[in-house]
Amino acid sequence: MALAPPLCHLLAAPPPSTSAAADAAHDHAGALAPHRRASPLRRRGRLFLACRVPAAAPSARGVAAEAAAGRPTVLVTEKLGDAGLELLRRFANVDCAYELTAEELRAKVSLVDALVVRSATRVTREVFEAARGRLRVVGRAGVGIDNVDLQAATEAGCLVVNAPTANTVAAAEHAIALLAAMARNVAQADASLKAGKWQRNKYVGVSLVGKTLAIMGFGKVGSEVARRAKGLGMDIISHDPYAPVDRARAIGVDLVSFDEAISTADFISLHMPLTPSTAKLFDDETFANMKKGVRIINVARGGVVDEDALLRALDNGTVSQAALDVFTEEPPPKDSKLVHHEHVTVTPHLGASTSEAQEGVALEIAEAVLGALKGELAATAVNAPMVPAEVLSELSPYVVLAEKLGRLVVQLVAGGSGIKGVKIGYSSSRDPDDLDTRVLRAMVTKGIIEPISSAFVNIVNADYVAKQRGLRISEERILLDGSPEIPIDSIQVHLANVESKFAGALSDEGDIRVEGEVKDGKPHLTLVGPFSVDVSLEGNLILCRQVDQPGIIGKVGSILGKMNVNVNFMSVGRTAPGKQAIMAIGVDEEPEKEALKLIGDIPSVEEFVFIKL
Ligand SMILES: NC(=O)C1=CN([C@@H]2O[C@H](COP(=O)(O)OP(=O)(O)OC[C@H]3O[C@@H](n4cnc5c(N)ncnc54)[C@H](O)[C@@H]3O)[C@@H](O)[C@H]2O)C=CC1
Ligand SMILES: O=C(O)C(=O)COP(=O)(O)O
Repeated sequence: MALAPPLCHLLAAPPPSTSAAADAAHDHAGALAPHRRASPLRRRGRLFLACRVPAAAPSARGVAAEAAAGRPTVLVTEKLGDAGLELLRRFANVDCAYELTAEELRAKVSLVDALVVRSATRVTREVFEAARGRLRVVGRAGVGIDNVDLQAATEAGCLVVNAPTANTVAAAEHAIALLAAMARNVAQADASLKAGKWQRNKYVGVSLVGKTLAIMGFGKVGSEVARRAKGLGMDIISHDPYAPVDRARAIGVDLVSFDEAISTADFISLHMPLTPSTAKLFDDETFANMKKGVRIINVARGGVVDEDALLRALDNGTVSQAALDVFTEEPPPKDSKLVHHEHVTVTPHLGASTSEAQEGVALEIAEAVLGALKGELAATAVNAPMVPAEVLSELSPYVVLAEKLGRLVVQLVAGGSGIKGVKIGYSSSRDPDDLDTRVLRAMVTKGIIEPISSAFVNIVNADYVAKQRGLRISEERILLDGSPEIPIDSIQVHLANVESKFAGALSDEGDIRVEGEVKDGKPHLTLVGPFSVDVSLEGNLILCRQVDQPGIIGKVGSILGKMNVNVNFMSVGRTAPGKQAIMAIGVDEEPEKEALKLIGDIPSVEEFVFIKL
């Protein structure tokens, strides 16, 4: 899927790390690619979020073009299916470095554009800091992203994508395998027989048919477990505060309260994510409220269970058996009492480990990472809005306009007057519900912040960076009577309560105000303060306010001509003949100071400003 050219402007990557330390480290990087100061993907300042990539080949086509000139580098820190690795290798330099220490990971991460992990790699704030702005994407080849510091990723403007669907069935099948193995003591009986014993009476199990299974977390895995357990003749209830009742009912599952689920179930299977609100959700109090002799399966995350409390519940008989695939600390300590408990069946986080799931997950993440590096929106983005491809493609010229208006308006602010409130207006004939402006808001933010700071802004971190800088950004829709086919007629950007270095840009309310439109696919400036103009927003711009009279255009034009500055566009807007007028002049080159001074010296010119777009 080739990226529409204007979208290349959407989400600029930060400037490449060119520090001597980074270069030196790179020289010693072994498997890593020879250092390029900026891979083409980064040099062009591409956006890195786009839509779902439908298939491997299309997703990578655009990357292929990039690859001809230079390739991004991807670090893979855990075993990934071959198909995914092959796909990555077609378009990127791939460094597979498993079992890195935290220190080794920090050392490598500043040398790569993307990082692919599974559940064992802890992608902490320190990792993002060590990346020094180069890392653009973290791909989690699986579902749970509790090992990635999402807040730190967002602050760093680093996209996090996961592969949320390809291992669902594997995890559900593993939960069923553990359920049945636990109920029939398969693991214990196997170990006993291999130790030379024949203990038929000791390993009498319990039947599943007719028993109540409570599924805690009715998401992708939980619902697949429910389907399978129904086939085993179990009665299924589920607790999930966010699951749609209809979806549960459709497969014959009742959604019940937490207390009802834990107090009535014979078996409890955990399928919720580890979040601050689910951490140690299963503690002493929860176990005390369970039906005596309950059996528990955990294929979700060890951290949702207070493992000491579980041990106590096993010892006092509240919980008669547990089957655990996941642990708070992985691997668990060798002398873990839980792991060695005779009523506990354990596996080393194997839920997603089938060859089918691993191939699927690897392909899913390789496509998402390559697509993101190439500048597409990721349908599986975890820390960024998901904007469908068709919406993005339609909005792409407005994306450029939004950033240019941001860049323009901030350069009209007088030095020293802090910007606080930004109002963005969208004039459109479209129903506001059919107009997704998140990308445009991010681009106005980028345009305003980047020229005045060292921050780089993209769709991942725009709202965060704005908030950090105390910038209040509000949006307003102006509904027009027109054809909804054109998404936006014009975009206005207002800065309130600031002084302007160009008084002509002040609206009647005293705000700095600019407005632009897309014409023939190109961004145009159409309003400055109260003055209508029409100048293409490309290259550089000179805004000049003067008393409307003949000859000024010629004078300014000849000064620029003498200084070899090519004028690509010129437009004059005035309030009334003979009154104030604004001249907007698009210039290819930045005029020398002398030329600007000569323009300022023209007697009827009252003020002027030079703007880099
Ligand atoms: N052991 C393994 O190898 C694997 C583990 N997993 C883990 O399984 C879990 C579920 O994965 P998916 O089903 O794909 O995720 P999902 O996002 O589709 O489902 C999670 C469900 O949990 C629900 N939930 C959130 N908070 C809850 C709470 N306090 N109480 C009850 N429900 C709550 C959500 O509403 C959602 O429906 C995750 O923790 C994931 O990391 C997934 C795949 C493999
Ligand atoms: O996808 C998940 O959430 C898993 O827990 C699977 O983890 P893994 O990729 O096997 O380390």
